[in-house]
Amino acid sequence: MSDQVLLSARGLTKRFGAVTVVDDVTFDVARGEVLGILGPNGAGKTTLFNLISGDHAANGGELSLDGSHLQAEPPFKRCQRGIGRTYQVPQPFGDMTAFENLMVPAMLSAKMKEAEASDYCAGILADCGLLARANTLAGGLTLLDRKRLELARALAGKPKLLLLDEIAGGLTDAEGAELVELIRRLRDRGVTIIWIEHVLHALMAVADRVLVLNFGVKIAEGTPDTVMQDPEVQRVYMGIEA
Ligand SMILES: Nc1ncnc2c1ncn2[C@@H]1O[C@H](COP(=O)(O)OP(=O)(O)OP(=O)(O)O)[C@@H](O)[C@H]1O
Repeated sequence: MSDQVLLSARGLTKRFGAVTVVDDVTFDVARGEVLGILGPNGAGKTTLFNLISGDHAANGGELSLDGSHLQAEPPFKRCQRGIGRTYQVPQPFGDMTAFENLMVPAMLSAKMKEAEASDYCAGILADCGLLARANTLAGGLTLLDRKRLELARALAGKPKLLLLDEIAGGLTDAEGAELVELIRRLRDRGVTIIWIEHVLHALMAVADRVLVLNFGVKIAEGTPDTVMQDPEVQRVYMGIEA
């Protein structure tokens, strides 16, 4: 495998009962790349993330990170190997402060000592626009701040591969532009990103490549321009008939 490849997925398959929701999906993610994932509701995008993070076990296929297999690793091991993710519904520890929420992955996943973790987490809170909320209990944050905290928590584990699941929804244009800038900065620092997003203009502003799923099947993969001009993508995702 090329040294350029960070994550490799081969024939990934997930079934729920008789329904195949991720169907023989193969793709690579290069180091330092932002790969966008598009597809209609129910296409299998979040399930694909669950297979990568280990929240769900695959029924078939192979996954490797940095050239070594992931399938047998439980989710916490995958975090320690450098996979961080956000969830569509933010899942903070509600009775801990925003800062404490970050200290957990910084110390447990990224294995930082307390003093280093503390500095690192303060930097992330600043990057994510949450420094003023550092001592607020996560359960008392607004929805927008909970979404920011979800991203900050994923970053606190120092991921080399960051999985972002629809983090731009509900943001104002200015907040969306800030988010795109933050994602660019993360990529410039060497974080590889896979981003599921329905807010197309945000995704297209930063994605190097895009992969499109429909009914669990990969129907297109390529540069944003190429993919958006693909007649099948236009039909499936945008309802445009040729
Ligand atoms: N735990 C589960 N048990 C049974 N079916 C599931 C489970 N999780 C997801 N599904 C089904 O798998 C299909 C794919 O769901 P998934 O959430 O991956 O789609 P998605 O592309 O992320 O959709 P959205 O854009 O709406 O978030 C859907 O039909 C969903 O109902």
